[in-house]
Amino acid sequence: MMNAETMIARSEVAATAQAPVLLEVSGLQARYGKVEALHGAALTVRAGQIVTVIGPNGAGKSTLLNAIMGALPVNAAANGRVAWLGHDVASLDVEERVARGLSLVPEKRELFATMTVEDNLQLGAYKRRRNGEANYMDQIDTVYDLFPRLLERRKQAAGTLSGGERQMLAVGRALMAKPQLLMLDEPSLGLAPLITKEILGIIAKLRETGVATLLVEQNARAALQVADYGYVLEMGELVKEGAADALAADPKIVESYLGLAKR
Ligand SMILES: Nc1ncnc2c1ncn2[C@@H]1O[C@H](COP(=O)(O)OP(=O)(O)OP(=O)(O)O)[C@@H](O)[C@H]1O
Repeated sequence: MMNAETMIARSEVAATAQAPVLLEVSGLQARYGKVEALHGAALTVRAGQIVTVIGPNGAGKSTLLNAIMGALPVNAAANGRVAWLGHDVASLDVEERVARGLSLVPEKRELFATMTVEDNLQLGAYKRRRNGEANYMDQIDTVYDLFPRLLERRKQAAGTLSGGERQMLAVGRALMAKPQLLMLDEPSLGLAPLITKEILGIIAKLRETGVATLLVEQNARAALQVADYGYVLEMGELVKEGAADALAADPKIVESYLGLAKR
């Protein structure tokens, strides 16, 4: 029987299924020399959703995020399309996509180790500052509310943070650009299960503030727990999609991705 909490969660999913489309990707292809890393990937993220892409090592998950962000060229000749808020953004570079509301936290967190937490956060707002936005630091209170640990450590050098704190800082820095869609590449990588849970819990909180997330994860169990909708990527192809709770109950997904030790 459904309890009240489940019913609320389900009705929220139903509501987000009607929400406006933020990102629509279709026909994406990417290759590295002879390796075809993506063939024809297609996915949709709606406002207020957490969408996850799960899949094994080398499936093409990072490639997918990099292609969406503009760090890899999209093969337009093969009908590859990345539409953001209804507009094709294939001709825009990474910075222009950031300015339009897309933000990526790459797998390698790429912080400035000798700079303080706060200076790293400020760098996340660099583009807004350069564009002359007077209130370019307006997200810092939101970041500190979401990650009180970063507030406590704001004068500490980023290189001295723990792994979990570094991931928090990487996410916080991306939020300084005020994205509408946050893309996260393996936020659980190298982190203890409890810290992973904490970080994914914060992503769920972020949804309440209206920021959507596209979450790439090998930790399928944790990802499907927090997501509304999911896709399974295998060998460069999206082979399955569905509501996250339906995927988590799918025997094939359970066998391939959820069957063994709880992570
Ligand atoms: N710069 C590169 N040069 C050559 N091949 C690459 C490059 N980057 C990725 N690949 C190959 O493309 C395929 C997809 O890689 P990708 O990193 O996107 O997978 P992934 O699903 O993110 O894997 P992981 O979970 O291990 O990070 C792999 O076979 C990988 O070896």
